[in-house]
Amino acid sequence: TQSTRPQRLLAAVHKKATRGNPRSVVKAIDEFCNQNEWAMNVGNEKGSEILDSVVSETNPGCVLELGTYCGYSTVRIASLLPPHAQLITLEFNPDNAAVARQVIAWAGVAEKVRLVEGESGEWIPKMKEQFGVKTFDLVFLDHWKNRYLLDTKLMEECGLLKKGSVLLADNVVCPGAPDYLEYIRNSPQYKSQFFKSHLEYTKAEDGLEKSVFLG
Ligand SMILES: Cc1ncnc2c1ncn2[C@@H]1O[C@H](/C=C/CNC(=O)c2cc(-c3ccc(F)cc3)cc(O)c2O)C[C@H]1O
Ligand SMILES: [Mg+2]
Repeated sequence: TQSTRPQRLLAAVHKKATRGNPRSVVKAIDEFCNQNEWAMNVGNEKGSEILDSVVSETNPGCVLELGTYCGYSTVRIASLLPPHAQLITLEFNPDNAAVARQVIAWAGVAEKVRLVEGESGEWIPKMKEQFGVKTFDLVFLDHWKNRYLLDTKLMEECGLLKKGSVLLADNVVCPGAPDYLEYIRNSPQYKSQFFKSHLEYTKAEDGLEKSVFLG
């Protein structure tokens, strides 16, 4: 039977990356996407210039990622976390989750990552009771773009954000998340900053929006 793109991406990781070396996993996926097949990973330009630097400067103890996909940004983030820090990542497509688990394991970051197979709307309200989360220091939004705003409001309602919590949203230009941007840039509860970049593996314009919750 035909393989899927995530399965072919995983095969490239097994073939090209060194087990236990997260940087080599990131490199193998970027090479696969540059040379073989485009895939919707945050990519190396946005990843190294924006995601990695926001993670490093935030030095988060507790991170939430919405939209694991194949685990590319999961591995980037996990490889930068301080010891004992935890990353919870939500993915509702079981085939994506299965690939992501193997990418995360191959990178050797599985002990820092809890991949939850399920829908953000269902699991955000369960974060405290199920995983003992108090608040998130950093949230990386990279799932369906029409869910960014809904899930941000849900995290506010569930008391999962505290003064200083950082929201980092991918693709606010392409494909775009207009309702999210309108809300977050006009809300007195957030201080937002746009980081201009390019759509992964292309020359098209894109960027990330970093928003600090003011409490
Ligand atoms: C609500 C919810 N809960 C849990 N997992 C969820 C979820 N919504 C999506 N997911 C999961 O996240 C992943 C979805 C990510 C959505 N990302 C995208 O649609 C996306 C699309 C593009 C793009 C840009 C230009 C083009 F011409 C074509 C595509 C680029 C990107 O970086 C993207 O993240 C996979 C899905 O199963
Ligand atoms: Mg994205």
